[in-house]
Amino acid sequence: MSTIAFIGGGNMARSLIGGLITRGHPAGAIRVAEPVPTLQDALVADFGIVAADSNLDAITGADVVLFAVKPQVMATVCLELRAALSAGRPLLISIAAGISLANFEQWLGTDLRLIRAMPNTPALIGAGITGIYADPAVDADDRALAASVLAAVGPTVWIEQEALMDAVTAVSGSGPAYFFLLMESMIAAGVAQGLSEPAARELVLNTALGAARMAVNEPLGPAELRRRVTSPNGTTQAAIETFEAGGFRELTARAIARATERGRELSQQAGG
Ligand SMILES: NC(=O)C1=CN([C@@H]2O[C@H](COP(=O)(O)OP(=O)(O)OC[C@H]3O[C@@H](n4cnc5c(N)ncnc54)[C@H](O)[C@@H]3O)[C@@H](O)[C@H]2O)C=CC1
Ligand SMILES: O=C(O)[C@@H]1CCC=N1
Repeated sequence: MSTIAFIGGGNMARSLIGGLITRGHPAGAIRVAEPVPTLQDALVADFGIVAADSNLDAITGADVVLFAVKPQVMATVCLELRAALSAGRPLLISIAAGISLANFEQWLGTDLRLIRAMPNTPALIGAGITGIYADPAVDADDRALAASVLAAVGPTVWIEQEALMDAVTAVSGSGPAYFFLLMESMIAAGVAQGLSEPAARELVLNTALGAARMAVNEPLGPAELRRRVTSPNGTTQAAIETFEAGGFRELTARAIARATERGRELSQQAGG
């Protein structure tokens, strides 16, 4: 079984580690280097994985190095590990938003075994979705290894062009937050109509759950499901017309375009 070294033990690392352990990856073959002692200790206590004393300690002899730090600290982390990574040549997986293969080549040199992946926070409950991109030079064994690590937290989707990883980030990486925002807004609106907060919350959250479960199982797609809820001149039509008149689709497109652009900015600010 591959030894996986996590650089950074924050929210996404915890989600991925939890998924790997649930899938039966041996705890002794997962290491984490996390500078916040409480976070590192909690990962060790919860999953029985191995705490590394430093990033260098974590990667020494590892088969896979998974970068789970913020985009803004990636350059520092890579430069610190450059010599050791070029000696060991482990498979590198980055889940950082925006950070490109060109960024990594600038910090680590060329001829990398590098995969970019974009999971999302539902990974924490095994309900994530991950977009994965591999440079054409990455071989089939490395692709399969990366996909098997990420499949621990949900399905994976291969993306053919690196530039599209920013769109993946904007749609599914950030996407849970958009649905949470809609839930927040609907709960508040229900309360404004006189429902108690607990009642509004229960109604909204279970509606979201039911709608998502129907949508993933419906080959006809969400538009048809929406039509089936919408009785002519009924309540749903009244709400949908209000959403449409307010520019809901255009606003969604603008928000996702802005998130995509932000991914590109992160890459440029990181220096590549
Ligand atoms: N939060 C999300 O929904 C998603 C985040 N991502 C990406 O995952 C990465 C991590 O994000 P989160 O887990 O949300 O952030 P986080 O802040 O929870 O975790 C990052 C961890 O890195 C640690 N760290 C900081 N400097 C370090 C260093 N020099 N060496 C080792 N560890 C260091 C921090 O102490 C922190 O615990 C980011 O690059 C983000 O773009 C990707 C998909 C979804
Ligand atoms: O907001 C962010 O930058 C990260 C990437 C996707 C979700 N969270």
